[in-house]
Amino acid sequence: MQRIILSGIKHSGKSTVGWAIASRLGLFFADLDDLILRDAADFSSIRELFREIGADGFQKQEAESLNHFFQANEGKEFVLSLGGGTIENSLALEIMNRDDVTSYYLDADENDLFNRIIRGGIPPFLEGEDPKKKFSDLYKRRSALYRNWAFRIIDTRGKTPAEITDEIIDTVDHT
Ligand SMILES: Nc1ncnc2c1ncn2[C@@H]1O[C@H](COP(=O)(O)OP(=O)(O)OP(=O)(O)O)[C@@H](O)[C@H]1O
Ligand SMILES: O=C(O)C1=C[C@@H](O)[C@@H](O)[C@H](O)C1
Ligand SMILES: [Mg+2]
Repeated sequence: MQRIILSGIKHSGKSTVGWAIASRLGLFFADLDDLILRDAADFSSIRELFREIGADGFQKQEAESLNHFFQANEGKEFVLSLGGGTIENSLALEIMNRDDVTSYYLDADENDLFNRIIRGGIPPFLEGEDPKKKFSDLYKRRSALYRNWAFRIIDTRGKTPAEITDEIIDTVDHT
């Protein structure tokens, strides 16, 4: 059974690559941030929700939405992209601790990620005096956690989303 979970720091390509893998393999694609927004329907964006309910509230909602997703899709195949911060959510990790999923970490370059992120403005989790330093600390902390958690690590440096998609599809067991 194909149940692929893509993880990685913000803007590592989880949604782009996740959607492409799902289309190629004929699986349905879900994005945890979208599932959260669907469950917290009063909010129009993840940024707004995060600002309103804070980091702790967001993690609770994230775990709840992830739990709903697994309950609603029992026995089904899928590609699921996580949020950038899911790796620091112990409740969410507990929910995904099952042997019918294969987790991937999209490992990307720190500067590339920071530049992609700030193109859309400074997100709430980097707000403060020195967003670059904040991101650098977050990158170090989270990349270690992702490396330790994911079943497979995909080095995305210098690769296009199409190349990354091919590489992941090559690792999938087609039996
Ligand atoms: N391998 C890549 N090379 C260059 N640009 C990329 C690559 N992967 C993604 N991008 C670009 O980075 C941006 C973020 O991509 P995407 O939304 O897929 O990332 P994400 O990990 O889902 O982000 P988020 O954590 O915010 O949901 C997009 O503009 C996308 O086109
Ligand atoms: O990196 C983060 O901490 C986050 C990333 C987004 O995907 C959202 O899940 C939320 O804004 C938190
Ligand atoms: Mg995404």
